[in-house]
Amino acid sequence: MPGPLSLADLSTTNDSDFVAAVGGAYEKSPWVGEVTFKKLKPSASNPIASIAVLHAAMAKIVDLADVDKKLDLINSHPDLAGKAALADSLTEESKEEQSKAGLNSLTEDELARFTKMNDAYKSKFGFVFILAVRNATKTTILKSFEARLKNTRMQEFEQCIAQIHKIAWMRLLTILEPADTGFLTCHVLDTASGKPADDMEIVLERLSGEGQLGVIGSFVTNSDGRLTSGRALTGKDFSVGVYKWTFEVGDYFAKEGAKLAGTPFLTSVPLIFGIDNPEDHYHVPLLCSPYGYSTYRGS
Ligand SMILES: NC(=O)N[C@H]1NC(=O)NC1=O
Repeated sequence: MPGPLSLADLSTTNDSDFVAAVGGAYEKSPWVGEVTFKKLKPSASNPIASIAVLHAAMAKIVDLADVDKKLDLINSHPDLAGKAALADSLTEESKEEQSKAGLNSLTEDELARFTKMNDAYKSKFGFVFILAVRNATKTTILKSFEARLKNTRMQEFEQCIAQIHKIAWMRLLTILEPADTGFLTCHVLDTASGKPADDMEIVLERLSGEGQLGVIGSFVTNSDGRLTSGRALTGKDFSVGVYKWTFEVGDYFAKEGAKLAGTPFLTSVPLIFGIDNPEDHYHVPLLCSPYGYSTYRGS
């Protein structure tokens, strides 16, 4: 399989090569790619700046389409674990997504549940149930089926289009090299003493995604509670996937002379988080005391 295409190369292709490269982001609907090319008019002097820009342009074409066209787009998708999947006639993209969610290895009982759900959904709403399943599991899919069957037709129509945009985003991420703008930073605040946590050890691991798995960096916070290197990951190393920080808070609070139990309550704090947009800045901090902690997605 060829490697990911650069945005620079995509920007200098002609219309048919452009659609061949990225048109599949929207299932069996090359019109989305065709209109996007006409709108963006990419070229060497007018390059597509990021996957996010391309995705937003494609999503806008879909959002502005009329209801029938949107309905066709929804129904262009195969059922999850449906007839096309069983007959092995899925598009490559859909096959990969459905198999990542384990839908290609269902037991007879599980298959019967999926068939029942697909039928119930279609008879209530009159279109295919859509869920971006690349990072889902059988359990989360079935739970989502159950919950969404309670919605109105309008809510489901909108939900399906939203899911289709998510599917397209993840497909574009597998096809294209992201722009070099994303990076990961961290900051540790000691909320017991109201100051940055100086000299705390932190380890970063990649748990899934492209590139080396396991430990990818060890850091020590500076007097501002930040990493001396500033960025923990940047450029190509900052890729889609699941990551884990481990904060050695026990050692830090012991060093600080904090009042600790004989067996300290917090020793290490693991923080597992996902990177969905490798072109963005993810700031993933820790606020901690010897007895509690929290985090948030910053930027
Ligand atoms: N029905 C449905 O949601 N199908 C899709 N979902 C996904 O992630 N890939 C598909 O083909």
